[in-house]
Amino acid sequence: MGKKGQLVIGPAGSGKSTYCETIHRYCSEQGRTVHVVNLDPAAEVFNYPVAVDIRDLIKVDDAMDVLHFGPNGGLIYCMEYLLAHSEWLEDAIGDFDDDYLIFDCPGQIELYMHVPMVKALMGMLDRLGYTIASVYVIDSQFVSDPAKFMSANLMCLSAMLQLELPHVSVLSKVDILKAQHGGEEPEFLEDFLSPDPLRLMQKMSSSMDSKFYSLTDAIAGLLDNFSMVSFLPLDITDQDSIDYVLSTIDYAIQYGEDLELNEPAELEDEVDLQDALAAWSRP
Ligand SMILES: Nc1nc2c(ncn2[C@@H]2O[C@H](COP(=O)(O)OP(=O)(O)OP(=O)(O)O)[C@@H](O)[C@H]2O)c(=O)[nH]1
Ligand SMILES: [Mg+2]
Repeated sequence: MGKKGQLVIGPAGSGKSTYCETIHRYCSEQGRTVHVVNLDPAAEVFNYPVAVDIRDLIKVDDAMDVLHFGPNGGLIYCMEYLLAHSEWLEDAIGDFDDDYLIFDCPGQIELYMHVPMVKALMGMLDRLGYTIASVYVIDSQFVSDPAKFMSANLMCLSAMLQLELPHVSVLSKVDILKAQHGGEEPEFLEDFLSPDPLRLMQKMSSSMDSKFYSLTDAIAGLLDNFSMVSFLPLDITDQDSIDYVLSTIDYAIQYGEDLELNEPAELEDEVDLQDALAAWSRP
């Protein structure tokens, strides 16, 4: 079936580790084996069994105490160190019989936007035969505000272009959003799942300074022209929601093609998105 994986990225506190825990638990319940790899050298608490832990190689405290880095510099140093000792990671992940790995990453988004380490690590996994999807987790609290949502889109797009992996964006904490709206998914959420940036612009126009409006309008036009970003909502209390997110990612990396898994419904946009990204990344 081949080696597969998910690289779980996104801003600090967006729900990456909770996502890994949720997918691990869901897969266990289905009798399916996945292994979670912790790539956060500053992580302290885990609610999933950690199969491989970067902290066995290096901890952020080591870099801070010994080399006097601050927390962010320490993190970058740890990732560089991991890359320089990639044979450690290769050995650590080499023992699994079932090769579906989920990489829980740190929340410093510069790691996926302009610092090349994570991309280089993905290159190493590619050479080992892994097909990896990037899963960009973003807090659904962002979606109540079109301006914040637009900026989240740009962060997401930047990570997509930098990593050049099959990509799925997940809106996390939808259970909280529902609790805030009487137990139902709020209607406005629909506007953000397959966003029409130009329509969102209309919503923003009344509240926005005219100076920034034209810039944001131009960005909305860009996002609209390329239809690059769409989001999957994740309610971790809802099995169907977890299943939909997982099967979409499985489809993106062709996991289970030998098992004849069904194409998830409404996946056309994601497939187009992969084609568009592949076309863009060709020299
Ligand atoms: N109710 C609810 N809480 C969530 C969900 N996802 C994350 N949280 C909470 O949000 C906080 C941050 O979640 P984490 O999973 O640690 O976020 P993270 O992205 O791994 O954070 P960093 O690794 O520090 O960047 C925790 O208190 C979680 O319990 C969710 O889907 N539902
Ligand atoms: Mg985390």
